[in-house]
Amino acid sequence: MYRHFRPHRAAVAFGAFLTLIGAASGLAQPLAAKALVDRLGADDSITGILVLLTALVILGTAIESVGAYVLERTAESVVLAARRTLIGRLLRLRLPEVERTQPGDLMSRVTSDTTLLRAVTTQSVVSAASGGLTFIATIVLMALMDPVLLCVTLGVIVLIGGAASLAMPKIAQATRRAQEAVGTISTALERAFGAFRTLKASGAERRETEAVQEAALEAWRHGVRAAKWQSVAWSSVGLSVQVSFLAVLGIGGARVASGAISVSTLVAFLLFLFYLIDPVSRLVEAASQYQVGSAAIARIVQAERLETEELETEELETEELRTGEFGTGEFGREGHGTEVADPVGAGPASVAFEDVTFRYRDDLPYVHHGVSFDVPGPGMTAFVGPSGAGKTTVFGLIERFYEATGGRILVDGKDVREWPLAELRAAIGYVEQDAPVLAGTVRENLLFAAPDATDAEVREVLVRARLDGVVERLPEGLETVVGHRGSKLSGGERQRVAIARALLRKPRLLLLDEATSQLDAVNELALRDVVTEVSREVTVLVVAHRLSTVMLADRIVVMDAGKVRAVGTHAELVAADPLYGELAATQFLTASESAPESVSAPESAPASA
Ligand SMILES: Nc1ncnc2c1ncn2[C@@H]1O[C@H](COP(=O)(O)OP(=O)(O)OP(=O)(O)O)[C@@H](O)[C@H]1O
Repeated sequence: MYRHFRPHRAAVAFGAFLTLIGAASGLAQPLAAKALVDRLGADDSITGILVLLTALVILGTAIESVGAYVLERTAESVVLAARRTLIGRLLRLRLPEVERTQPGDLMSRVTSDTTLLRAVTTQSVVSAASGGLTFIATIVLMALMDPVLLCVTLGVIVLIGGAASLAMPKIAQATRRAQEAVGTISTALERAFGAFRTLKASGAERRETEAVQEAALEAWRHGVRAAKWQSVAWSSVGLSVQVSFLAVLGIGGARVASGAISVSTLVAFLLFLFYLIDPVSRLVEAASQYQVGSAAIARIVQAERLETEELETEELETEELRTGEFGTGEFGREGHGTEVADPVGAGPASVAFEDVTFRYRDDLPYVHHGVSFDVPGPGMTAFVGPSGAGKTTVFGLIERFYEATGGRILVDGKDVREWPLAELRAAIGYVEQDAPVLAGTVRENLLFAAPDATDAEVREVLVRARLDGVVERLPEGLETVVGHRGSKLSGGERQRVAIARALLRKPRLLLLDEATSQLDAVNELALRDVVTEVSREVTVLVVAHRLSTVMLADRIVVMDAGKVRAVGTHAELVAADPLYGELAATQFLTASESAPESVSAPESAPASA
């Protein structure tokens, strides 16, 4: 826990000091007021003392408010630093880590858990400091009065306080559970909004609402439980003072009777006992706030421990970040992320798999059982095979989203593990099967992978991806907002935006996971032309679902059950590979029928081999 506060300890100490000074100056006010009244009685001039009293009030208030400001500001800085560290790590997490966790829960750690650090930094520290000081002062005075009675008092406080301290871990536990439930709320909402149309079409609003509300109820339950334990801790303060009072009254009375102490000492001691309520309450408050904070910290640290990728760019954990002493404006513009170095090589990249084995997790079966192929650049290579054969996995391994379990993957003859990750990815353009489009404008989507592209380059790529007409028709052209996940665009438009985005990156290797959904014939033809054009200069790998695409390929890699079973051209494979013949005759058939003008080669007729 201390790690998160260490950079701010001086500011916290300063803020706490100012707050205490401010509070102490309040104590001087009654004395000044007394002097004022005395002078009034003595008919002396009161101007000087009046000025002094006013100055004292203003100064005390000013110091106290500066102290409060310093503490609140520091608390915000602690929250900001924790958020920045988390955000900096979350977007660099390794893909398997993200697949293992719930993104909604991770988000709630950034948004909700971090806010709990605020209370620990302010209330907890001030309460501990002021409570601690007053406690010590009162104890010293009590010791001067009668050490025996002090021992009695402390004995009772320690006994009851010790019992109450058992509540502390319960507070931490309940807070952690409540925060976990908050994470579940985020996860459930993220799931619902992620498939909003499906949610509505499935009539699942009520069920999903109930699920989210159940999570909210769970958060309430644990919040209430935390409150219950907090009140147990609080009531121990009153109880221990009351019991001490009775004990002191009994034992003190006996001591008065035996002449060990005077009655006035006993009375003064009892008064001090009541003075103890405030500092002890503060200490208990500090301890329970600490529990709340430690629960949040545990969740934050858990997220911080997830494995991230090394993008070999500017480290986010700078001094500035750790202290959180900065304006927020510069975040995101400082060149971290993947928008780095130009690719090392030039021209089309070559790709080779050498006996690659891979499984997504240790407890899952192998997806690749020794995949080997060699793709020199440029040109188009189509990967075909039954669903689940491991085609998309090939792309995930080239991009190093996952590490191969065995064998080697070479790009430009160099093992991908030896490539600086950012450089490797800078050389690749990747169009996913569902062509994700992000919320924002069309321009933002295009520039997502190439933020420095010029307007001329954007225009050129729009023409290449046959998007220029679409953009012209959009109400605000490139500045048109496309909605959550590009929901305001058609499927075909989204796909072309995704291709344009990948092309704008000027890749040396284009990975294209063809959509399984049908595009209309015109769009499909347009896209095919784009890809053919690109493949003259760039190495293009396509996971192909349409015969029309396969027909254009210079090379076809047939995959089945995690292995490459054949490589060749369409004509060669139709003759030599029964599975390919079958795929060509069945799976590709519908697609080729939907775009009959697509293929002009004689072998375009559905292969009957
Ligand atoms: N992230 C993942 N975690 C665990 N298993 C996965 C993951 N992605 C894919 N798989 C599994 O790996 C196998 C191969 O998947 P892959 O997506 O590579 O197949 P594919 O040949 O591209 O299929 P399709 O043509 O249907 O897209 C499948 O059995 C799939 O269930």
